[in-house]
Amino acid sequence: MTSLTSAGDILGELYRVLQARKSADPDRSYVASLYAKGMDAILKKIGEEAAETLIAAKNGDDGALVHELADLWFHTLVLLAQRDLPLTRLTDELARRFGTSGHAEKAARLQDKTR
Ligand SMILES: N=c1c2ncn([C@@H]3O[C@H](COP(=O)(O)OP(=O)(O)OP(=O)(O)O)[C@@H](O)[C@H]3O)c2ncn1[C@@H]1O[C@H](COP(=O)(O)O)[C@@H](O)[C@H]1O
Repeated sequence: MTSLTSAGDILGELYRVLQARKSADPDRSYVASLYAKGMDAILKKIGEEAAETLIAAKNGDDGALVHELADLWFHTLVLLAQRDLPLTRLTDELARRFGTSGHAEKAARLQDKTR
């Protein structure tokens, strides 16, 4: 069990490690091996983990669902790091959206399109 207590702590720490793995040996680091294979390999893993998440959810197995979601979040963070997008780009976007209903946001977007 990690000593990191909040969701932000573990995501931030993990992202820091993902960045550091840019200079790691692909034979010793799974993340470095993904970087070496390139973006398509990372996207393939995201697709696989998304499919496995769907299957776990449909099977009603909470443990498997958490496992697959962790794999999915992990590989999306690898993509973010591979593209040199800071984690704050993502958290800032979520913060920007915070408190705005999805219905309200979509209605505003549709209204913009008709102008
Ligand atoms: N959180 C993770 C993490 N989650 C999942 N994985 C790996 O992601 C892969 C998931 O692939 P699959 O589920 O398809 O399992 P698999 O069948 O073994 O994989 P493939 O045969 O498809 O490649 C596995 O190899 C897992 O070990 C992770 N690998 C690393 N991390 C973190 O990243 C850090 C750096 O890792 P390294 O770069 O390997 O040191 C680690 O300290 C961890 O904090």
